[in-house]
Order: sequence, then structure tokens, then C-alpha cells
Amino acid sequence: MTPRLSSERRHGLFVSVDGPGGAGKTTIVRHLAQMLVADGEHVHVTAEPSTSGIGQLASDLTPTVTGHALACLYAADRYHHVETEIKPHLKSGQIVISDRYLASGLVVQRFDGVDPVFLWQLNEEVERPDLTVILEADPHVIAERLLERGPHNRFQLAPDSSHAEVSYYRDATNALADAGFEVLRVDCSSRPPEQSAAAIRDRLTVLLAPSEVCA
Ligand SMILES: Nc1ncnc2c1ncn2[C@@H]1O[C@H](COP(=O)(O)OP(=O)(O)OP(=O)(O)O)[C@@H](O)[C@H]1O
Ligand SMILES: Cc1cn([C@H]2C[C@H](O)[C@@H](COP(=O)(O)O)O2)c(=O)[nH]c1=O
Repeated sequence: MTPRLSSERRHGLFVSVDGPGGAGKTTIVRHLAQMLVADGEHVHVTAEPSTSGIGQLASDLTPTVTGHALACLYAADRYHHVETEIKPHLKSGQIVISDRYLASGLVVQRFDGVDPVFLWQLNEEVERPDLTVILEADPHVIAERLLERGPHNRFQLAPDSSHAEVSYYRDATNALADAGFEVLRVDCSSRPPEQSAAAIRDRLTVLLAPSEVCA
């Protein structure tokens, strides 16, 4: 039987899920949320770009605005997202799962040639997730998935975009781990999305275990 996560927390748990296009972020977040709800948890699923005006603006301008300006828009959306949506849900004790967060901010604008050091500094003060999940995948596998599903954005149009993105994510993951973030790498090439979601749920259970003992 799956151990229950604590439903009596006064502060929630913040989980971000990032990874290259086609790795399965949205699919896995959906499965994860369903599993947690079935465990009796209160879950809030969110995403970046957020649904706020800044998020909408970033989304609308992504086809035409590039580089540093777009990086600043996404970072502005992130800081606003934390203050107006993520923190309030955490304060009410919910598990907040964000489909894309900081790691995407360290990766996607590199397609426009933005320096990773600039991206790191721009995002340095955003809220640190309790768990930063990075979906890893064989670039050939996700390139196939993108071909089948179709691209979601201009960054996925280049023929070798999956290879480049996997490499950018490797850099971002190393930087996050070096900075002391709690990082969980989940391989998504060779197993169904339900199993990837279960691996994340298992880590959350471990993360929550000490507070269950103290309660
Ligand atoms: N583990 C998996 N095995 C096989 N197919 C998968 C797996 N995960 C996702 N898919 C399929 O791959 C496609 C991409 O999944 P999804 O949209 O969840 O990825 P994503 O990482 O959110 O992509 P994007 O960044 O482009 O929004 C979908 O058609 C989905 O059904
Ligand atoms: C967080 C973040 C997002 N983006 C862009 C990349 C895509 O155009 C959309 C996300 O849509 P998807 O369906 O999840 O692929 O937002 C970005 O450029 N930079 C960011 O930091």
C-alpha cells in the first residue's frame, strides 16, 4: 500500500517539473496530480507561462520577441507567479505542481543565444522548489514524439532542437544541483508516463516522512 502523504501540513510542498519538449511534462504532471489526489492530498496544478497578464504577454510575444527581452518577460512572469499563485496555495497547505518553472527559464532562451550566466542571475531570487524534477530523455526518442505530436513553439522547429535542448537541460540540472537544489532526474524515454509519475510521488513521500514522524 502506498504510504499517505501528510494531509495536516500547515505549509505545502512545491514541486516543479521541467524537461525538453516531448519528454512528457504535461502528461506526467497530470498523472502525478491524479495519484496524489487519490492518496487524499490537496493538489494545485499550475504552469508557466502562468495565466496572469504577464504570462499571457510572454506567451503572445514568444513568436516575435527574442533573446534577453523574452528572458526578462518569462522571469517577470515567474516572480509574479510565485507571489500571486504559488505562495498562497502553499500557505494553505497544498502540494503545488508547476509544469515548467526555473529550469525552463535557464534553458529555453538559450535557443536565442542568451548567456546561461545571465539567465541564472535573472532568476536567482525566485522561490526554491522543495523538489525540482527534471525529465531526461534520449533526444532521438523525444524528437520522434515531437514529430508525431507536432511542435508547440518556435524553439521546437529546428531539426536538431531535441539534441540541443537535452544538452542545455544537462547544464541547467548540474547548475541547480551545485546550488543545492533538491533535484530528481527521471528518465522518460523507456517507460510509460504513469511510472515516471510514480517515481516522483515516491520521492515526495520520502521528503514528507520526517514531518509525519514529528506530527
Ligand atoms: N513516457 C511516454 N511514452 C510515450 N509517449 C509519451 C510519454 N510521455 C509523453 N508521451 C507523448 O509524447 C507527447 C508529448 O508529451 P507532452 O505534451 O506531455 O510533453 P511536454 O514535455 O509537456 O511537451 P512540450 O514541452 O512540447 O509542451 C504526447 O503526445 C504524449 O502523449
Ligand atoms: C517557462 C518558459 C516558457 N517558455 C515558452 C516555451 C513555450 O513557447 C511555452 C511553453 O509552452 P509548452 O506547451 O509548455 O511547451 O513557453 C520560454 O520560452 N521560457 C520560459 O522560461
